[in-house]
Amino acid sequence: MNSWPPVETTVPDRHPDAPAPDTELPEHYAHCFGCGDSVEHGLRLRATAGEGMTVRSRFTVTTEHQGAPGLAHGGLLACAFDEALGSAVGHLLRRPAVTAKLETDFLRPVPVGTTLVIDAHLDGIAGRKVYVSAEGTVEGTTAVRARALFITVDLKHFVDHGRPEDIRRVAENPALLGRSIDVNP
Ligand SMILES: CCCCCCCCCCCC(=O)SCCNC(=O)CCNC(=O)[C@H](O)C(C)(C)COP(=O)(O)OP(=O)(O)OC[C@H]1O[C@@H](n2cnc3c(N)ncnc32)[C@H](O)[C@@H]1OP(=O)(O)O
Repeated sequence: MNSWPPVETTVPDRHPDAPAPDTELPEHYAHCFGCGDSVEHGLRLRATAGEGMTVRSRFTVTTEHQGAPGLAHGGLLACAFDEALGSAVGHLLRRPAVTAKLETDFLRPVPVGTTLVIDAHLDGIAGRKVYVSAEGTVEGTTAVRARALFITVDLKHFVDHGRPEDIRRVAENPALLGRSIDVNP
């Protein structure tokens, strides 16, 4: 396995306004496929802030998430990790960031009806680059591991690239965003 993080990094402190350990974290956007309650067959990840630079997420696999009969689709598992890793970056650093690279190792199948517990850890930062990794267990057995590079961005990134009607809807109803993030931390 290649060394991780792949470049020299520093380990940041938790943002002073990061949620305290054991705090249940709100959905970050009502229409997010990973965590939003408004998405009927979304993943509906639930997350809790952990100690240090960690966040624990839980994803319960339903019949809508199948790839093979009775088993979670690998792409949706990767999506769950994207969300869980992004939640760690967003809540612990309180800065907007997007996924630039995500790699997943699928070690065991994840059956419908089980809950994948995803423990994400912020490993280090180098400039705008944020390196995070996570392990997912089902009933105590490791099923999936993932590593990702997130890049911090200005809020302008979302305004410039998002569909205007969706941006407008959020501007009219900020409650669609679960929790604000610092624009100039
Ligand atoms: C409370 C709230 C909770 C919030 C909770 C939120 C949870 C959200 C979870 C879901 C998150 C998502 O899915 S986000 C959606 C999926 N991702 C995206 O749409 C991103 C699409 N890509 C882009 O927009 C762009 O490529 C960027 C922003 C990532 C980078 O573009 P840029 O800003 O021009 O920066 P750029 O110079 O290219 O890259 C910066 C540095 O990163 C490196 N870099 C960039 N991409 C890569 C890469 N794939 N692999 C290696 N390295 C890379 C570059 O070499 C450079 O290194 P150096 O020269 O500095 O050394």
